[in-house]
Amino acid sequence: MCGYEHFLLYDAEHHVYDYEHYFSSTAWITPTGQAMKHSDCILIVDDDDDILTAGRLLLKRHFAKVDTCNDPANIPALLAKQQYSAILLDMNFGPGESSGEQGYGWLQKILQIDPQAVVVMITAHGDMHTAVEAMKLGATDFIAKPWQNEKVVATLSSAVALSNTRNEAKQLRSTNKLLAEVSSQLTGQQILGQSTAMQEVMGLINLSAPTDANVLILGENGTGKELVARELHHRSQRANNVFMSVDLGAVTETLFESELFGYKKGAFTGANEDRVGRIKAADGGTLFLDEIGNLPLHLQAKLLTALEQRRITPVGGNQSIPFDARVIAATNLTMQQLNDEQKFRQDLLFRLNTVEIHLPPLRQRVDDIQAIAEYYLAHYSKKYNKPVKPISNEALTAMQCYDWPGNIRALRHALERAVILSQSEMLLPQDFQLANQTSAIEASTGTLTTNSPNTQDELNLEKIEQNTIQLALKRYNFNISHAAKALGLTRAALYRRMEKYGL
Ligand SMILES: Nc1ncnc2c1ncn2[C@@H]1O[C@H](COP(=O)(O)OP(=O)(O)OP(=O)(O)O)[C@@H](O)[C@H]1O
Repeated sequence: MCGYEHFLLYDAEHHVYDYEHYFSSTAWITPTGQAMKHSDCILIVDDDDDILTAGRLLLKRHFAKVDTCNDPANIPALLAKQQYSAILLDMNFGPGESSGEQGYGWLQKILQIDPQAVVVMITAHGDMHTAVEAMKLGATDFIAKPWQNEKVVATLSSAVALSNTRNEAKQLRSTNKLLAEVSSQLTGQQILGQSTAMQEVMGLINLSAPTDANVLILGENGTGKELVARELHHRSQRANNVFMSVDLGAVTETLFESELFGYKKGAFTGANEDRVGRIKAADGGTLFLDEIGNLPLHLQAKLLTALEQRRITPVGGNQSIPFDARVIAATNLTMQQLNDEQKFRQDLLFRLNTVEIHLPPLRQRVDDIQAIAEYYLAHYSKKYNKPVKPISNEALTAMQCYDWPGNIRALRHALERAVILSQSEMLLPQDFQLANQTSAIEASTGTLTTNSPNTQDELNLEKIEQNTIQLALKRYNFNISHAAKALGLTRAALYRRMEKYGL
């Protein structure tokens, strides 16, 4: 017998002695001989004080805190003060009561106050009918009187485990909701543009957002494909769930399956635990498949199977699991390129393009340039704590004449740069460096060779880097993934440099 049990004996008054007969004397001892103690609180509600005393003495050896209550009318006040992992509730209160009605009533009251509460009923021996009724009303389990110690502790341990799981699930749900809120705040960014082309785009967004239809968004880099995808999610019934973006241009072939489908512990070296894939992580929300046009044909087949069956099998697993996500895909390939079956599976295309949204390049919606420029001018002036300077007519004309190969992303960067660098009263063409960019691109397609710099300027390392990036962007028709690959950079690293050079 351990010292703790000695203490219990000294602590016990005559009630306990009585109940040594009532309860079986077997204690709940772990294999090491240590009494197992949970960090959880238990509430016992019974009008028999002897039961309360004995129950408290038994359970406090296993759980961090045990409260007792001999009047169920006090339950609401106790629940307001303390969150209980499990509540042990008698069925009858007061002499002569045996119908169990009071127990049902208090069970319902508890679940009304806390729908997550885990309640274990104390029933009379052999009264299965009452137990079944209580379980129908939401009780988790029951213990028949007279009980055995090990049975009480085992039942309450399971009840506590259930309570912890429910709490974890509740916490995950609220974290998920919070993340969805944060991400929608981040992307609460307005889609600017009143041109006819953008009005058509907004019309399609309005019609398709509330449906669960698959949407394929086409457009050059920087035209706002991701912005539109987030807007579709934000306006859908899935808005409170996750928006899961997968950059298929950045997922290497070897990582494709484990990233998208997840894996089981031991599936490969380094798989130390089960890991959920991005498709399953999008459950309940929206799965945004960015740069879908960059996916090699054989991986397109795997993706198609998953989308058709709405099930995935994690790497190393032998059971498929279902997922429920709305699929939005985006690509900078043209429809003509997508229709080439050597490059893109036509059955995958049909699966993805229930609704197609074509985002026009900025050079085809010159009317939008002023509004977008003014929006980002105000945005960056505020961010960098600078006065909002007017854009000169010359600068506006220069922007409207420029062909913006990097589209709105480039316009946005140009504005940021101009806000930071401008030293005059108003923003002038030179603040945007558009002429330089044009000539640099012209040079890159014509005489420029980075191996043989022939001016002071081209000897500058940063200038060489900028020219090389422009050359790669031009060569790959502003396909960021391909240009990044050719330059030996990640997409993110290329974007950082484009931002740095205002490209
Ligand atoms: N209509 C618009 N109004 C305001 N800002 C926009 C608009 N379209 C795009 N942007 C801004 O331009 C930048 C690029 O947008 P986004 O990432 O959505 O483009 P994308 O087409 O997905 O680019 P990529 O193909 O390179 O991934 C973002 O900063 C976005 O906020």
